[in-house]
Amino acid sequence: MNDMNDDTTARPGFWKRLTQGLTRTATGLSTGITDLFTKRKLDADTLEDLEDVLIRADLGVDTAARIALAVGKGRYEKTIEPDEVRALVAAEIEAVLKPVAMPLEFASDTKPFILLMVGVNGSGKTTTIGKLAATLKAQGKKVVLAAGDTFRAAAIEQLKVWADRTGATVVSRAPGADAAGVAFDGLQQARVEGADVLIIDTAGRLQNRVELMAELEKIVRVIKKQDATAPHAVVLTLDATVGQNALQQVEAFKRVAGVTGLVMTKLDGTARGGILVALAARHGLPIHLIGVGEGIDDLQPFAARDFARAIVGLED
Ligand SMILES: Nc1nc2c(ncn2[C@@H]2O[C@H](COP(=O)(O)OP(=O)(O)OP(=O)(O)O)[C@@H](O)[C@H]2O)c(=O)[nH]1
Repeated sequence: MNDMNDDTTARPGFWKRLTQGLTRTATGLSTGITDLFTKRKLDADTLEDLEDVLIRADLGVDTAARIALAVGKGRYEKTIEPDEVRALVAAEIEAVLKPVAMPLEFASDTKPFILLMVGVNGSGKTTTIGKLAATLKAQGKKVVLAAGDTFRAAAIEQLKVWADRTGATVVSRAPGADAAGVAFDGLQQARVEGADVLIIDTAGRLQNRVELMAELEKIVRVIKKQDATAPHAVVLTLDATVGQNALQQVEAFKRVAGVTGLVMTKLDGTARGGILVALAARHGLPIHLIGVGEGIDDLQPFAARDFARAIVGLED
């Protein structure tokens, strides 16, 4: 098995990118905790306020309540340092995230390993494909990219750029062509080349949900006809700035494409990065990577403890 634990996890670069990216969420949580617990006793009111601070960061009502309860346990009527609260909150968040922090694994005995990439336009699908292709290439793997977002010429072009950069083969048809046909071509090409991994890009037009979902279903159907075990992974990219809407996107894509894991991008663009915690608590789907900035190096492997500490403004 190969995974995505490449050297982007090398500290301190990794930690710096993570904390910088999460600044907006961390500031909200950290300041909120400081304001609440500086020279104040812990009681029902402070805990309720803590719950509100967590909800404002989008951790979700249930998780917020559970964390507040854990912080309060055995500490009523005592003064407690803000840093201690931060550590307690981080530990609770880590416990939620730990089971879902999983690198994307490409089983080497499955050849080609077929990865279907889904997600709405602009959510970071292409960036994720580029990152995965580059990482696989660095591991000496042969990769084929199928330009299944046939709706936009720019998407096909973007994929070609990534193919050039990473030495992957790209399979495409003219804009407007049948996406399932491109997926089929991609699989044929991957077989001819003896490629290790086939990554299929797909369209993400939520404006036309019915059509989009039908297109995804068709891709899955066509691929399955060729390889009953495929797709071997279905990764959904989510833009963190859409907030609670991310939860609905997961529902929709899970139903149609059988999502097996998530990538959450643009955590740097929101003060509500707790949405990732809410998502983990609700769906329990593996989270493979997170995006904390514009650059390809800002798309990082997801590490539960690091995220949990960074999001409340704690040090490494
Ligand atoms: N700030 C920030 N920008 C990001 C992040 N991830 C991706 N982006 C940017 O978001 C935009 C969309 O990313 P793409 O990878 O092109 O997304 P896509 O889902 O393929 O989008 P379409 O090509 O429009 O379908 C690009 O400008 C990326 O640079 C992130 O974590 N933070």
